[in-house]
Amino acid sequence: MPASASNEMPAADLPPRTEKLAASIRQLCKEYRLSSGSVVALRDVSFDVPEGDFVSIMGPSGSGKSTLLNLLGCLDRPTSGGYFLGTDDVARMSDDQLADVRANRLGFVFQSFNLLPALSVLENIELPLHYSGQLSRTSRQRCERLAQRVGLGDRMDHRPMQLSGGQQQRVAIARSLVNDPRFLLADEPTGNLDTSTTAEILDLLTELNNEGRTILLVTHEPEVADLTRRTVVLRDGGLIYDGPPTGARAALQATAVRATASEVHR
Ligand SMILES: Nc1ncnc2c1ncn2[C@@H]1O[C@H](COP(=O)(O)OP(=O)(O)OP(=O)(O)O)[C@@H](O)[C@H]1O
Repeated sequence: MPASASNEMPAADLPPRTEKLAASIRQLCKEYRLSSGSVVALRDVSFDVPEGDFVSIMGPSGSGKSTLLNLLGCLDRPTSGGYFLGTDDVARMSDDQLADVRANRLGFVFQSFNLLPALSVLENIELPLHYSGQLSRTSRQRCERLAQRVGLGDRMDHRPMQLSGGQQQRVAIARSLVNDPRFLLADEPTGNLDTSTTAEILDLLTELNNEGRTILLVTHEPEVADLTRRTVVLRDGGLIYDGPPTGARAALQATAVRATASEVHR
């Protein structure tokens, strides 16, 4: 989308609150326009993420979780509504400003790790710095410390193929920290891992959260959500629950019952 498109955005209804928020999402809507019609993927979603929060996003397939994460990660623009990172109105930023936000203020962790197979652990961690032309002896030392931080100090020369899934995800987490972002976005970070490796990765994310980083992750697994501080549940693009993870189960069950009932009536 051209940078000028952001100027056509309807203004958000409310200014951000003055308390320290990592992010504030206000009446966010996303509509995908297709030649055959349009799909409303998010409708009027609003919630705040205080600095240091650890939020899980849940909901059935197609409920809008990836769409929301893409918007929060500045990978896409909302159709309407507001998204503030701190007090900055992201929805009104130019494409260059968004790229800067993605590179320096946000960290991304993906289900499929997204490592380059030909590069070593250390080179994978350094990759964002390589792209932004910031490689230096100091940055290499920082990346070595990050490899050690995620328990891979003795594997820095290994290729991803030589690592377990959990170790690959550790590399990806180290890479996400390379510019020291305060806000991490994770899309099903344990979706490809077994139970014990899932626990290790969640321990690592919890440590990062305890250091003060804000974390927002998408998950289908209630056991993963239980380790976060708060769960947001989406259904049909709308927010239907925002509260402790334990309460999210009832909201999800109601969603499942509703889906089953609509199957029966079909
Ligand atoms: N690029 C797109 N173009 C058109 N429709 C889209 C696009 N991306 C997503 N959608 C639609 O938007 C809705 C929400 O999709 P989204 O991928 O955000 O859901 P989700 O909750 O992440 O699903 P899942 O758990 O299966 O990954 C769905 O109806 C989907 O088909």
